[in-house]
This record gives sequence, structure tokens and C-alpha cells, in this order.
Amino acid sequence: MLGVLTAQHLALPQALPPLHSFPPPLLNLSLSPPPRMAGRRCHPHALLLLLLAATLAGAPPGGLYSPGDPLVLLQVDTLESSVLNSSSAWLVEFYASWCGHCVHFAPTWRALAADIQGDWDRVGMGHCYLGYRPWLFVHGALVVSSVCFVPPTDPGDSIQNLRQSIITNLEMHKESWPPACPPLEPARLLEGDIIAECVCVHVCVLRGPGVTLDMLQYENIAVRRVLSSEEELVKKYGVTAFPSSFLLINNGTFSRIPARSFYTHFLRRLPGVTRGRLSRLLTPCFSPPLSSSNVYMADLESALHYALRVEVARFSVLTGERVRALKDFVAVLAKYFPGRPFVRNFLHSVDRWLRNVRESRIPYSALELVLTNRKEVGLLSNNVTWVGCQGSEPHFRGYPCSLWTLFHLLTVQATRHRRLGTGPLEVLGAMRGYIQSFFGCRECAQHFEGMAAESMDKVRSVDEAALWLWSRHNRVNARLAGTETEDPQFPKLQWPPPELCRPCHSVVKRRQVWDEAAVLQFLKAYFSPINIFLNYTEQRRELESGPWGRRLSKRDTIPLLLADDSHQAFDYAAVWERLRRRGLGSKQLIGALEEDEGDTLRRSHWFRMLGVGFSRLDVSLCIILYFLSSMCLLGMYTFFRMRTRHRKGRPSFPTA
Ligand SMILES: Cc1cc2nc3c(=O)[nH]c(=O)nc-3n(C[C@H](O)[C@H](O)[C@H](O)COP(=O)(O)OP(=O)(O)OC[C@H]3O[C@@H](n4cnc5c(N)ncnc54)[C@H](O)[C@@H]3O)c2cc1C
Repeated sequence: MLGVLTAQHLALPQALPPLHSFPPPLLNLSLSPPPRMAGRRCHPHALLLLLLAATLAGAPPGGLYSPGDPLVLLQVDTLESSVLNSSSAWLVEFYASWCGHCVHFAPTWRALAADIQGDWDRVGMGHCYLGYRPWLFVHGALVVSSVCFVPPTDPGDSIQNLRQSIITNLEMHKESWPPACPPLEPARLLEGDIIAECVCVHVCVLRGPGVTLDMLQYENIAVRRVLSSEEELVKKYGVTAFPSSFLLINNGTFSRIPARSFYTHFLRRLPGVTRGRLSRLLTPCFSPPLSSSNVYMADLESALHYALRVEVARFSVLTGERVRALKDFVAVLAKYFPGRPFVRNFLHSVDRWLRNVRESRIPYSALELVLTNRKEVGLLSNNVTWVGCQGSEPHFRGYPCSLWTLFHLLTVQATRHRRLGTGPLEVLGAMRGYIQSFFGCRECAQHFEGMAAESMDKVRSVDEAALWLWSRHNRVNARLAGTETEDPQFPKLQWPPPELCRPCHSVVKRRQVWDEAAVLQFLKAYFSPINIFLNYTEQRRELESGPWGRRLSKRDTIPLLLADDSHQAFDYAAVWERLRRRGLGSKQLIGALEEDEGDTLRRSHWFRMLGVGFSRLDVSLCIILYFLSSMCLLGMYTFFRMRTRHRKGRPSFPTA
């Protein structure tokens, strides 16, 4: 007589590797605090999990998915309670919303979700923003262990392939499975399983393990899979065709289930087979896009936060190239980033600390202490707030946009402060190192490395470096235009378009060509510190009240040059006011910038040493008065001199 197993019993598999075998990036990130967006709890680049649910209604948009998708959105702070402590097994996908490969994969994932909606409930499926590739992992309930693998991401892949890939990867884990993982491993003996707890049915499917998952949330039924190589069982049940399935009842009888397509339907209609329940979690996550034609400090600071506290944090220990790349990256930031004082302090402190590190390996935990030590180090926002880089959907733009912006800004800053530089490749080299070592989108990094290897060493000056980055960015824009990664509201143009810079475009022999001199001038103006809008920057409250806040009172100034504060400072309060008045989406950018730039330069070192806030009118009047008084003095001098000469030269009358 054959026994049967309860679903609960069968849902306690036994073979996932411990969590430390999980790729460190995922582990680190899953434990980092969730970024926030402009006061909201959720952010497109937060660590999120979308968990597949049976009957999801009205899920809000999250990353690559819309409310209509049969997915539930989780945040990092609900990860532990929902997944790690769950009595179910979860199949979770980690992704970065902006990563093109994840975007390509999304339709397959969505289709899979729809396909298995209501079936795989005991397997949670999720999406997370910090993996940069669509990583899947199965996490077993009550036991901290997981299986991790990269699913096929070819958009042409069928959901059947994906199902198969999930199952194959699960099967490849030989160690004992933690509780609540689906029993996908092929069975060798059925008797041993079935003797103890008899409920009603045991199905043996030779291949077609998807049925196992489809039936996971059903109770009083267990699905087992037997491979055709199990000759004993094949013989015992008289199996002649593969796949075949059989219904085994605990009274010892068994019968063949005729058509494979009816398996699930058939099994669910068996007497006593009932459906289990599933909890789900929803989190709203969306913020409207703003403007992309300006440079925002909020984007830049978010890029710094994300780069240092998220991207670098994916490596629990930094060694070799990564240590060098981090040092170079922070060094150029400390030197050129035209940040607010507390951010500059932060960068300087981190740079100093890194310079003093002599070891060849740096545990991230040590770096983290420096990054979070506000008293000593200064502040860097703990959140991401995309403003100019805000996409029309949460999965568009964001971090990569801010990273490009950051590096363009740094290359331009290097042109402004040549004497601080160590060579034309200083910023580009640091960017190359960062992208290679840390940028989570590995395919992007490969493409970038290809371009760098091809021509970066031909760059001869800092001006050429700024132009090199501009032209390579345009190559990427051209390659990505029209693909799924393009935000329809922010099409990938050859930049700057004529509306932003008409002189940049000229026509030679009826062909549109770039005027590189004009482009360089434009880049210098556009990525000038004076054009960095401070709107939406975090920490204004903290600034005004915190230890670094004193430095940002209305009368204070923010130095533009980091390594040498004595040069080129501008009035923070005045600039803030001006930018606020100017509002978003300024069209007369260059003219205004040139004016600002001139303004800034006129307020440079010697002028500020006077310690008085002359206006430009004051200065003009002063110069005019000076000129007039000089002319007056010159006139008087000439007059008296001529008169003296005249007197001397007058023939005197002979004396008698
Ligand atoms: C180094 C790197 C390599 C990447 N490679 C890939 C890849 O291979 N595949 C992929 O799918 N994604 C890649 N990405 C991401 C992609 O380039 C975009 O960043 C992302 O799609 C977001 O696009 P976006 O519309 O916000 O504009 P982005 O291209 O990110 O541009 C951000 C801002 O920079 C300005 N800008 C645009 N073009 C230029 C230019 N030529 N010069 C100066 N400023 C400019 C604009 O103001 C724009 O809003 C890469 C990102 C980086 C940082």
C-alpha cells in the first residue's frame, strides 16, 4: 500500500546553500536601509521585492511593473518579516530598475507571473532593485539559506524556458533543502515518502516539474517527480511514454492521468484538494518627473550616496583594483566636486582616510564607519532624490543618469582648475576605474571599457577629456535610442540638442556636424557649479540646525574650488535666491550662465578681500569715477605743464 504526504510535509525541502554563499552584493544590499524619495518611503531605486501573489488587486507601480501585474511590491524593511521569516519558500528576482537587461527581462517575468498566478503561491517571486541583473533566488522559510542563479534574460525566451530554468537551478542544489522550498528534486523512492502521512493523492510526473509548482499552494495533495532514469519506478508503474503522470491513492491504487495539459486542472478538482492562503504586501512608489534640462545638486548628492553606500557596499571586502579605483574616485571627488560645505567635508574626510589606508584590503564595514561618522566627517544625504534624473516611470533614468552628470561635471571642473590636476586623464581614469570596479550594470561597464580601451589614451588635455566623455556619452545615447531603456518622455538625443545649444550645431556640405569648440564652451557653462540648482536638496533642515549648518547661513559663501578655498567663491544665499526665482526649465541657459559666471569671477579673490559686498553697479560707477578723475588729473597736469612751457618759451624783452 502506498501512503500519501500532506502538502505541508512536502513543502519542507532540504537543500539550499547557506546565506553566505549568496552573492555578497545581494546580501549586503538587502540589509542596507531603504532609500527614500523626497519624503516618500519608497524610491525607484530602493531595495524592493515584488512578490508574486495569487490574487493581487490594485498593486501600485513599482519599478518595471504596473498595478495590473500580478505582483506584490515589498520594501527592504519588510523583507525580513515577509520572506526570511516566512513559512513559505520565496522565489525572488533582484534587479536594478534602470538596468537594460532587467528591462528586457521584465516582460518574460511578467508573463511568468501571469502564467503561474494563483499557482506558485507557496513560492514567492520577487523583484529587487539592486541586483543589476535579474537575479533569482529561492529562500527557504525558517532557515537562512538560499539558492541563487541568473535566469535567461533573452526577451525571446518563453516563460516555459524560465520555468524550466528555475526548476533546473533548484535541482542543481544537492545539499539538504530548508523547510518550505518546493519539492522539485526528483524522487527516487516513493514508498518512503508516502508511508507515514496519508491524505489522498500522490502524483508522479516524469518530467514536467512545473506541475509541482502549480500545485504548491494546494493542500492534501503532493506532487513528486521521477526521472526516466529511475528504472525501478518506471518498471513498477509500467511507464512507457515520457512524460507521463499517475495518480496514486493511499489505498494503493494508481491510474494514469491522460493529457498533460489537464494535469493541474484535474488535480485541483480531486475531492479533498483545497487551496491554501497567502499574504501579500503592497507599497506605493511613484513620483512625477521634473526637468532634465538642468543640473541639480540633489541628483549629484544622490549619485554620491548611491555610489559610495550602495554600489561600493556590494563588496564586503575591497581588494586590489577596487581599492585603487575607490581611492582614485574619492580623490577626484574631493578635489573637484563643487558641493555644499558639509558634503565637501565629507569627501575630504573620506579621501584622507583612504589615503591613510596602507593595507591592500579594506573591509566595507570599516569604510562604512567613515561614511556614517557625521560628527567627524560631515554629511552626505542618506537618501536618493532624483530631480533632473527623475524618469517618467520609476524604472527609468535615476542613478546612471546622475552618474553621467557627475562625471561630466568633474571633467568640466578639471578644465577650470588645471593647476590642481595631475594630467588630462585624471578624471576619466577615475571614472574608468569606478565603472569597471563598481558600476552594477556589468554590460554597461563592458561597453564603456571597450570605448575607453579604444581611445581614452589619445586624450591630450583636460578640454579633450571633457569632449571625449561628451562624445562617448553620445555614442551610448545613439546605441540606446529607441530601446526599452529609453524613457519616452526623455528621448535619447544627440546632446546638446539645438534648443539647448544652437552654436554647437553647424552645417558643412549640407551635413550636420558638431562645432566642438562651441560644444566645449557649452559643456563648461552647462556643467558649471553656478548652474547647479539647489532645489530639492536634502538636509536643508539638518544644515540649518546641524553641526555643519552654521556654514550655510544666508551670509555665508560656498567655495567653488575644493582644494583651494581661497579662490572663486560665490554667495550661496544670492545664488540660491537667483535659482529659486529663475525656477525650473530655464531656456536662456547659456546667456544666464555666462552672466553668472562673470558675476562669480568678478567676485573673485582680490575683490572679496575688501570684505564688502559691492554690487556690479557700484563697481561700474567706481571705475567710471576713477577713469573720469584720472582724465581730469591728466587734463590738469597737461594744462599746467603747457602753461609753464609756454611761459618759459616766451621771448623776453631785452633789458635795458
Ligand atoms: C558609463 C555608463 C555606461 C552605460 N552603458 C549602458 C549600456 O551599455 N546599456 C544601457 O542600457 N545603459 C547604459 N547606461 C545607462 C544609460 O546610458 C543611461 O544613463 C540611462 O539609460 C538613463 O538615461 P537618461 O535618459 O537619464 O540620460 P543619460 O544618458 O543618463 O544622460 C543624463 C543626462 O546627461 C546629459 N547628457 C546626455 N547626453 C550627454 C552628452 N553626450 N554629454 C553630456 N551630457 C549629456 C543630459 O542632460 C541627460 O539628461 C550607461 C550608463 C553609464 C554611466
